[in-house]
Amino acid sequence: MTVSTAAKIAYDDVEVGTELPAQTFNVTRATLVQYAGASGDFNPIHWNEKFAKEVGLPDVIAHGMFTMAEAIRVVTDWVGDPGAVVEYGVRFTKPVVVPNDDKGAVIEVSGKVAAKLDDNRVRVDLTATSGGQKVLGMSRAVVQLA
Ligand SMILES: CC(=O)OP(=O)(O)O
Repeated sequence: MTVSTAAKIAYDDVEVGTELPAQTFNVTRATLVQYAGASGDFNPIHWNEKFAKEVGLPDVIAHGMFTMAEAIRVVTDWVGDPGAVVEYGVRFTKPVVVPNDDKGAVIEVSGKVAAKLDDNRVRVDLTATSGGQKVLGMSRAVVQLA
């Protein structure tokens, strides 16, 4: 299901290879505590440094679902329609390590149109990196355009 409202990007104005405006966002430890409360995912790898290190992680890591949700904003901001994403899948390739400072983890997200589909839809492939590592792989969304 999609709840499409007001896409500002027209299918006819987009080509395979069209690049979306890239975005950078920060994830802090405070954000992770808020996300844990909202989602109910209280896995201590997301907020307890000692626990995270005991299970072999370099430090506290961001919730995968949160990273995924933040990354897709590159698409919805581009289209101008929060309901434009019809399908979305990712592979979690590396953890997003969140240091205990004001900046937290910095995640850079870019995207480009990879295919034009039927019904004014396109496939967008996304790349998300943090600390020089690709954190989301195979990240692709089917997007409804005007
Ligand atoms: C990969 C994944 O779903 O991670 P999380 O449960 O932390 O959101």
